[in-house]
Amino acid sequence: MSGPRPVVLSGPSGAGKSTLLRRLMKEYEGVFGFSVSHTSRNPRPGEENGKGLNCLPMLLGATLLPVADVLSSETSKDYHFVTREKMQEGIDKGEFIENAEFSGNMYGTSKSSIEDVQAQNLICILDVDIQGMKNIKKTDLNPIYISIQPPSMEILEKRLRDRQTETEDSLQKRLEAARIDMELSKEPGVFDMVIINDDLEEAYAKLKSVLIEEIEKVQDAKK
Ligand SMILES: Nc1ncnc2c1ncn2[C@@H]1O[C@H](COP(=O)(O)OP(=O)(O)OP(=O)(O)O)[C@@H](O)[C@H]1O
Ligand SMILES: Nc1nc2c(ncn2[C@@H]2O[C@H](COP(=O)(O)O)[C@@H](O)[C@H]2O)c(=O)[nH]1
Repeated sequence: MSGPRPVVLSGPSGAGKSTLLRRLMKEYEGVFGFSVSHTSRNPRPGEENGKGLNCLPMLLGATLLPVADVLSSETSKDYHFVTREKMQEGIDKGEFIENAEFSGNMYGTSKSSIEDVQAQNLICILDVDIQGMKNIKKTDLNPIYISIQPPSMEILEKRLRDRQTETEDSLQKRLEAARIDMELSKEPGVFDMVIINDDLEEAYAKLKSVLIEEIEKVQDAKK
């Protein structure tokens, strides 16, 4: 896999990954490409099935979305929404670089979703849970690993509740996963940077600071 160094953004559900990503992609249009994941979860209102340049042959159709269309609304994200069966079929065929079970649903990153972004010399952004992050470490992708963490469990729960996207069951599963994630993120060397997303402006400034070298490389290459 070639192109600028990808970025893995991980951290508990509700920590603010998508919020920060939206800002980044808006400020640096034409620099980043989002790796559109596959999931078996149901679409939230406003979420549409990913549409793009290439198709993952046996799945529902993939992959790269124009930056402006990605993460366009506050609570919606773009995925390829597939059945568990279709997703398993793709996994069995080796079409995924990583996959995980999270909060009762399957999630995964197809190889083609990354390749599509890299073919355009964009910085490929992957938004994955902690299991995905661990599995990506076993590959040759060589991304920058960033963890977005909430200031506390209490604040995380409030953010997830206020977002109004989860059932009580799903919310509890996400909080359980968050406890594990928050513990692991404290281990030295797991991430290149851990950002506590308390004040959004400060968190965004830190995110930019860790990525600015790669951003400038892409911008220079475009000149
Ligand atoms: N610094 C912040 N201060 C207050 N609220 C925030 C902050 N960052 C994000 N939020 C809010 O918290 C909620 C969760 O954020 P977001 O959806 O970006 O999390 P996420 O990490 O992408 O979650 P998921 O992994 O489930 O997609 C959103 O409603 C968002 O507006
Ligand atoms: N391992 C993977 N995790 C993924 C992928 N795409 C998203 N995610 C993570 O799932 C949770 C929940 O997302 P939501 O959209 O249902 O709120 C979140 O923490 C994401 O980081 C993936 O391809 N692989």
